[in-house]
Amino acid sequence: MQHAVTLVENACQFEPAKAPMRRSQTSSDIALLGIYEISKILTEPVRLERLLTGVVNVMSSFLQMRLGMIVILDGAGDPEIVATAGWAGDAKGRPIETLPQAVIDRLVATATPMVVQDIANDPLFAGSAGSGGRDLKGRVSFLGVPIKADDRVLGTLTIDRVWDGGAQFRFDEDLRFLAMVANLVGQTVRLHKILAADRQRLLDERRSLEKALGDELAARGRVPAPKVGGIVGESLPVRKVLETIAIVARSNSTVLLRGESGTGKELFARAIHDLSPRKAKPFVKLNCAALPESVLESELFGHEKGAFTGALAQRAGRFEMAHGGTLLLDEIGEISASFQAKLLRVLQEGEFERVGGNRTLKVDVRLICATNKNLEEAVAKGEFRADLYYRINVVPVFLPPLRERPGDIALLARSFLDRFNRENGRKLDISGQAMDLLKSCYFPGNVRELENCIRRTATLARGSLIQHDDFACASGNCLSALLWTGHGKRAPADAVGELAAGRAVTPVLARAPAPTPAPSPAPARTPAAETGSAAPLAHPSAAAAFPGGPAHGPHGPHGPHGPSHGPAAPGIPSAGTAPSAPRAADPQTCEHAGDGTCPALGSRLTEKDRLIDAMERTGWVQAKAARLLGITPRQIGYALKRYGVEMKRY
Ligand SMILES: Nc1ncnc2c1ncn2[C@@H]1O[C@H](COP(=O)(O)OP(=O)(O)OP(=O)(O)O)[C@@H](O)[C@H]1O
Repeated sequence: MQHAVTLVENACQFEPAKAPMRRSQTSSDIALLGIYEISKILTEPVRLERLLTGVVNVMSSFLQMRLGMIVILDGAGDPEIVATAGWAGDAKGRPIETLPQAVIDRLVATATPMVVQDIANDPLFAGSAGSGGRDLKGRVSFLGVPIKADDRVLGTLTIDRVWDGGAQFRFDEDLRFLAMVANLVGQTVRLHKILAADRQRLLDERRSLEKALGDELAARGRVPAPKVGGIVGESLPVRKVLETIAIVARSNSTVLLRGESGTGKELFARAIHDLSPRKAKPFVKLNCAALPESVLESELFGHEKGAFTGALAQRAGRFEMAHGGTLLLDEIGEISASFQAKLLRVLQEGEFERVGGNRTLKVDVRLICATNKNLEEAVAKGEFRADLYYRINVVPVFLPPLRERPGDIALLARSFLDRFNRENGRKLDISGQAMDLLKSCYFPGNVRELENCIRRTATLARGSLIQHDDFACASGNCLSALLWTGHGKRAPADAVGELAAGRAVTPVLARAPAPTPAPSPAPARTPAAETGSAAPLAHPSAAAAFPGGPAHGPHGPHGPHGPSHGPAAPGIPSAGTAPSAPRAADPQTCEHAGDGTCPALGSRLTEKDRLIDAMERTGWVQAKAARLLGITPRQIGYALKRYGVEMKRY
């Protein structure tokens, strides 16, 4: 075998620790301490090169060594130096000398430890500067061990040291120590290789799905999007999402549905299931934000009888319930770090145990995850595991906010009114002016807010034709409208005034200020999202559509009253306190006070109003409303009780 020893780009180099551990104290205690320190380093969530550099560096504190090196074989079996300690480096810190190729080859080929007492007299080292090549007083000895996992040699771990000719060195202790370190390193390298291969497979899967989708869309031309029960919308962004889900439904790939609250993520998840070969099997969902971790674990994986207080009987979890079908994990961005690790294991290995159980269960489940969180940002901040992100982000599907497809508002409004009429034996209709008013609305709570608005207005309508002044905004009672005023938005109450004066309503969207520029590179927002062409899998404005996404919508990073708003506890944060929203000190004196754009008007809302508004927008899911307001689910529970707010169920 004749390999060139190449240097891994960015291989780090450390000087040996300044105060090495006293050799005289070498004992099993010290070795154990060294192994403990090294095992701690190896579990850090950083790149392999950094981990291994940390290992060689720590080794120099526990062994009498001058130079250390870890070499890992690449996919073609070529050795790459990934970490060194003590070797002379060039200006960039990369070692300018390396071990002779033959030494590494020998270690790899024999897969057994190697000791050379005096390298100056060893032919393997002949003529090379292979031990660091500097003027040394004394003999240089060399120790090397193979790095193995599953009986395969993955690389080598080598050190050398200067021997001043004194007492005989004890190599056996150090070799044992090196073998233990190599064993730990081997397992880590194996895991990293599996993860890298896994990630590559997922990327390939995604690429081939994107290609299949692109080919199919190109071949189809302008064939109408599939009709999916319950989904209303004919705008281009919705048609594209429908076309996408019809194609991805055929595969088993994990889908990540992304979009603001109320854009229909759950509805589209159901549609993917209904369009898939799994449609006759269960569709099971779980909101990850709604439950504390311990409950989440037993909900998802099930539990055995007696697993915890109250576990009176064995219970199957949602994974088991979804066997053969589809599992939707909503609000996936909210799970804790330890739960991320548990979920990752299931996704990687396809198996799990019930809480309190030791039987390993395997299920056949197609996973769909949903989130309105900016996962990329969460990964960058270390809040969301990168390996889990790659696992769940195989096919990302972006659901556009309603404001980017105002053409769908009328269709949706009619469909919600039809449903209301059917359910209540009514024959209500909606006037043209009332429809114009709806079309001018911003709907920060998206389709859910429109649905609630129609239902509320229809319930209270005085005649059989809903008029524009039947809407809550006409009497200044639309909570959303009041909240928008803190963000330079025009409240629909103004639009009602314009309608009354016989003037055409300018859609609020058209008057909205430009979105805050993206702080980091993000897909450009397509102004004509309804008519433009979108990328096959990604909605062009998707990044901009996320609260907290790289490019924020007009409501700033967290939507109109996202977590960044004002003080969280103990009360309900007041609207209009987002950092991006200018505040007027006094609404009475504010120059905008009369035109509905006064930034301070939002603060007129009472805590109860804000509470109810948040609940309305989030479909009365307490955990979601809590997040919207930036308080804890427990606090929202107290607040609901305190104000005697009756819970609604949708
Ligand atoms: N295109 C649509 N056609 C008909 N109804 C829709 C559409 N999109 C959303 N809806 C309705 O809007 C409401 C909210 O939808 P859904 O719960 O799926 O949103 P979501 O994005 O999952 O919200 P959240 O992130 O808050 O969980 C539901 O009642 C749903 O049926």
